[in-house]
Amino acid sequence: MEIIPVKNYADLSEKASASIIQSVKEKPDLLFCAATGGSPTGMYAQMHQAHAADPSLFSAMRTIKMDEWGIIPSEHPDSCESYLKKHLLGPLEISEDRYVSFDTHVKDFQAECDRVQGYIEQEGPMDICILGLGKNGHIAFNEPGEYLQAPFHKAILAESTIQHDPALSQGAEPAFGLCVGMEGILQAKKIIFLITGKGKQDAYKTIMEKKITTSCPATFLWMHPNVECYVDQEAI
Ligand SMILES: O=C(O)[C@H](O)[C@@H](O)[C@H](O)[C@H](O)COP(=O)(O)O
Repeated sequence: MEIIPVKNYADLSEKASASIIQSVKEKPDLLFCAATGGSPTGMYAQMHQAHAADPSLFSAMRTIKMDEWGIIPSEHPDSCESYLKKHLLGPLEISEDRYVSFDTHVKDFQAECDRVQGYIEQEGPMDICILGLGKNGHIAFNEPGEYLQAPFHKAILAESTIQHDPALSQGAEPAFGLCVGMEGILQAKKIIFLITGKGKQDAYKTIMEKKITTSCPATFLWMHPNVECYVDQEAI
């Protein structure tokens, strides 16, 4: 993993977006796994600007949703689906046939997970995987625990993840999400890992100890040969 210190959020967004644009120029139909949340929003805005200047840039790029909350419907304004429509799919004009989504309001979760895992196995590996850092060290919804899951799976969310968005604390069963597993992440050809936002200092410190542990899933990124880790110096 290459640690790339950047001045602030604007700098992080610009540099990360430049790296993606370079890759999409080399491989226009690349498979892009998209995170949501505060970390990538500025980067997606930069990609939008590049698209405005050259509308052909992302015209073949394929996108897969990285994860989705289980408690709220995908039409909810706080869903990952709504976020991606607003910040990525709409602005970059990613057509439906180039977008892989999934639903968390299904009876058979395993079948939905198997479908997405099957897509990744057939069409993957992902060319670019975008990751943000959870305050507890999670990546996507791969939460700290005794073990991590390899395939696309249903994940029980940690308390700190639920608090990230109060809408999620509603509902009777433990809050869950569906998300790409560690195999999909670690097989990606390039990972853009964004460390920015409040409350990330402790997780960042743990990462920098370079000890690989399931109690901080982000430490597994040390095992990947091509991670660009942009670290906002204002945030840590
Ligand atoms: O939202 C997602 O798609 C990810 O599942 C999640 O892992 C996120 O990247 C981190 O929780 C950081 O969130 P922020 O970027 O909002 O700080």
